[in-house]
Amino acid sequence: MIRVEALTKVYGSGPSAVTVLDGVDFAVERGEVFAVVGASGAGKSTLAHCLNLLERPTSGSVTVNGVELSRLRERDLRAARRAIGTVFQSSSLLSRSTAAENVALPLDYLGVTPAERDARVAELLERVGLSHRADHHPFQLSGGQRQRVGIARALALRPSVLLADEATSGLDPESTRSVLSLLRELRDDLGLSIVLITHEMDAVRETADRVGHLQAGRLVESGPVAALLRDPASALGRALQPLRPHAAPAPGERVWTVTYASGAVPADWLLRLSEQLRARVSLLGASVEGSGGTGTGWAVVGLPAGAEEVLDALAGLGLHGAPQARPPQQPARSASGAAALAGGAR
Ligand SMILES: Nc1ncnc2c1ncn2[C@@H]1O[C@H](COP(=O)(O)OP(=O)(O)OP(=O)(O)O)[C@@H](O)[C@H]1O
Repeated sequence: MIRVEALTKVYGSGPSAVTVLDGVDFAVERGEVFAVVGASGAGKSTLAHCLNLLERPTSGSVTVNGVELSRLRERDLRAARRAIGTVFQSSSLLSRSTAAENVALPLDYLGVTPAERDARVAELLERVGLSHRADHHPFQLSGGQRQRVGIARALALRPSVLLADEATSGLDPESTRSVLSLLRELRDDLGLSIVLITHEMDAVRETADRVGHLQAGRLVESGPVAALLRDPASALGRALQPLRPHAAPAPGERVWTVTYASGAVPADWLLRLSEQLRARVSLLGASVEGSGGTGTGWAVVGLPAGAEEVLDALAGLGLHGAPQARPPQQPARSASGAAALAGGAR
């Protein structure tokens, strides 16, 4: 398991000091995926670098299986760091080496015998479903396959923690699914503690057991994904709601994304909203889930452009609303999550 306590990172000193991580605490148990989400600049990359000690934290601790990495001297740190395997956004494979040679790299550094190394590489490539690609170079592999080779390489030294830093960013949906399903398998089969650093809400919903929201270097909200999704008061839960493509608005309408902000949203809120605004309200798309008499979810509605009192009317009904900035034809997938994280609490 990995435990992070009061982790703080300050760059520079004096008046130009920048506090990028500010007292971050979390723990990831064996066989658990913990996701860290946050808007651009929230401190995700810095956190990743502090976790595998590529950067020394200014204060606080990172403890893996009872060993406090942040206290070790450089020489001891190198060995202890093997407990954490890292997969980066672009798998950073050596372009002139084959998949097998890339996976073998950490083993070569460690000086294992060629026979041992070859056996381990074969086992790892099989684990990630790429035995048949062992002799291929990175340019002959898809983005998802390259990431899976990167994961095999990260596992070479049998780490107990896997740090996936934006490991699916830039991948197409199918490759993303294959990488995420591999991460779940590794969690379940090897009991890895996985830290998934991402800005992709779909990845979190599909893969993580728990999630934390990093905002300006602080973990402002965290909890089990399933519980957050069902908590109407949770800003992170609302940001995690899947937002699917919706119908186009009528001419003269402005598109609003509406999310449940309280457990007491009346079932006939559309009708009431229309009455309060004295205007037609178009329902363009919705996904609502009820549980124990309360609902959570989202709706996309078309409202007359220029309606001033929309926010107040929505708030009075226990809803949160935000006008959509993008053209309505564009798919709305994940946009609410990203916007919510950028804007903080919704
Ligand atoms: N070496 C540094 N010196 C000063 N400030 C830094 C340094 N490295 C990062 N920062 C600042 O720390 C903040 C967080 O950066 P970081 O790259 O960790 O964010 P992020 O959440 O990973 O963003 P993104 O999603 O855009 O990659 C930013 O404001 C950045 O400018």
